[in-house]
Parts: sequence; structure tokens; C-alpha cells
Amino acid sequence: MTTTLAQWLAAQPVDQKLASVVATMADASAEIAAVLRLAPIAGQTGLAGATNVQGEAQKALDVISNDIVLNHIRQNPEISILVSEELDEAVHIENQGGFMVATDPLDGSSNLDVNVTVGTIFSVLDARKGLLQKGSAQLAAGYAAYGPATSLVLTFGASTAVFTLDGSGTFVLTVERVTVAPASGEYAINTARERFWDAATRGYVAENVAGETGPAGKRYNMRWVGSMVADIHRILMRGGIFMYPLDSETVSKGGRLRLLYEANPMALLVEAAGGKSTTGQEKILELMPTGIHQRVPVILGSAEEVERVEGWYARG
Ligand SMILES: O=P(O)(O)OC[C@H]1O[C@](O)(COP(=O)(O)O)[C@@H](O)[C@@H]1O
Ligand SMILES: [Mg+2]
Ligand SMILES: [Mg+2]
Repeated sequence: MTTTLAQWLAAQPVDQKLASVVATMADASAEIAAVLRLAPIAGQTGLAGATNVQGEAQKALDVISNDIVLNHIRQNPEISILVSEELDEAVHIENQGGFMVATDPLDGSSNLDVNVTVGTIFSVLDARKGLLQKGSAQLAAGYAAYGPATSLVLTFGASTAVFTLDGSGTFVLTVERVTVAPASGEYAINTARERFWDAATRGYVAENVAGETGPAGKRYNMRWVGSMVADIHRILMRGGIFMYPLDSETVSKGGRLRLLYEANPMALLVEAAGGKSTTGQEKILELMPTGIHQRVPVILGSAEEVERVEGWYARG
């Protein structure tokens, strides 16, 4: 017996208006998946010719994905605010909707030209509480990973479930409660940035590289897709740690990844699956945002690995 996303949402002990917001993001993701599948034929894999508020060159598919999300959101009267990586300002929609969505409509878009997994990340918050809320206030979070299969990973905070898009455009439940393995021998970090790293990051990675002969006492593998969604999906399914720490190059911006629509939703998904998340010094979900596009350091995944990194930061 298969369980569809609609059946699963109807059975969740949550406000069904909130469930409808998640369903809207699932619908948008299914449409983005269909566009991505044919993008090389449609000639949509290049640059859009514009830069976003963060000074990053927008790909045509960044803009298309953002438009798809916005169109779907406008059709759901429960959503009154959209914050997007691709939009300088929050969009306020004229309705009585009680929910706000923050989204990275297309994560990992530098991987589009090479047909590697990209994704859509989203966070759902109470719109009446304003644009800037701690991640612990999230009502739901999720991402779609557009890989060999399209996966949709969702949480309302208590557990994390995985769905897979079938041939007819329906998401089907494939893992009811995913658990992040507490221990792992895999870590994900962009090692080309080593010269910028702080002492804690250097110390932790050096222990991993030393393998069974070092203080960690076991052999490690490094995996870095360069799409946060793909790296986090691997960690949810088989454990590991993802790190985009503060380094000497990103320190002036506060980090690389964005708090509202990258760090917070991923932290909620990982924690609801039994993993941990931190900036190294503080809990990601307890950070009070100062801007909608704020950047933060991100370290999350298997509890034992995150605790080892925290231990390095605690050494000062
Ligand atoms: O280019 P780097 O340093 O490998 O960074 C990769 C990281 O940047 C991101 O691509 C940023 O996301 P966007 O593609 O949405 O800007 C993450 O998905 C990924 O983890
Ligand atoms: Mg991103
Ligand atoms: Mg993006």
C-alpha cells in the first residue's frame, strides 16, 4: 500500500492550512523538476544576465524556479509573504494568509551545466510574527532534491519524512521517519578553502585525514557535491557531516550560506531526524536573524561528528 503526500499530510496532527502551504511547495517542486528535466533541450541552462541582491550571477533556471514558486504561492490564500534568495525584498501578497515562506528556489545552481543534483529549499513561518524569526520558530521545513529520482524531504519539527515523485507527478512516501546515523566516517567541506580556515576547522579535518592512525581512530572519506541539498540528502540517508564554517574570506559577510532559507530549514530537518546543527559556537536554530538574506556558518549532520567540531571550537 502506497501513501501519497496528500494522504500523509491529511493524517498529520497539524493545522491543515499549514499542510496546504507544504503541499503548495511540493507542487512547485514537481513543476521545477519537470522544467529541469528538459532544460538542456529548451536551452535554459545558461546565465540569466542579471545578478541577485547578493551579487551572484543568476542562472536562467534560478529565475524560472523563482517564478514557478511565486506563481504557486499566489494561488494559495494561506500564504501572505514570500522571502526568496532571488528577490531583494520580501513579497507581501494581498490576502489574509497566516503563513510566510522563505525559499532558495534553486540551490546548487552552479551544478546545472553538468547535470548534477540541485534542489529547492523552503521554510514555513507564522507571517504575523514578522520577517525575522529564529529557526526554532519554523512551523515546517523541507527540500526537493532533483537527482536520479526527485525526493521531497519534509518536517513539521517532530520527525523527517522522505517522498519520491512518481511518473504521474505524485509524491509517494518512501521513508516515514529518517534517522541521521549518530556516527559516520564521511565529511563534506570545500577543502580548496583550507587556507582560509580557522583553527577548529583545521583541527577537526586534520584528525579525519589522519584516519585510523589519528585521534579519531577511524578512516574517513570526503564527499563534496557543491549542492547543499545533495550533500544534506546524502547525510540524512547515510550519515556524515556538512560544513561551511566561518573562514577568513567569508567572515566579513558572516558566512557563505543563508540563514532563513538554507541553514534554518536544513537544521530543522536534520535535528528532527536526530542529528545536530551549529555555527560552531551557537545553535543555528537559536540565531536571531538581522536581515532576510543574512549569511551564517553552517555545520550539521551526525551528532558525534558535530560534537567533535563543537569540541574543537570550545578549545578556543
Ligand atoms: O562553491 P562552493 O564553495 O563549493 O559552495 C557550494 C555551496 O554554495 C551553494 O551552491 C549556495 O547555494 P546557491 O546555489 O543557491 O547560491 C550551496 O548549495 C553549496 O553547498
Ligand atoms: Mg543555495
Ligand atoms: Mg539558489
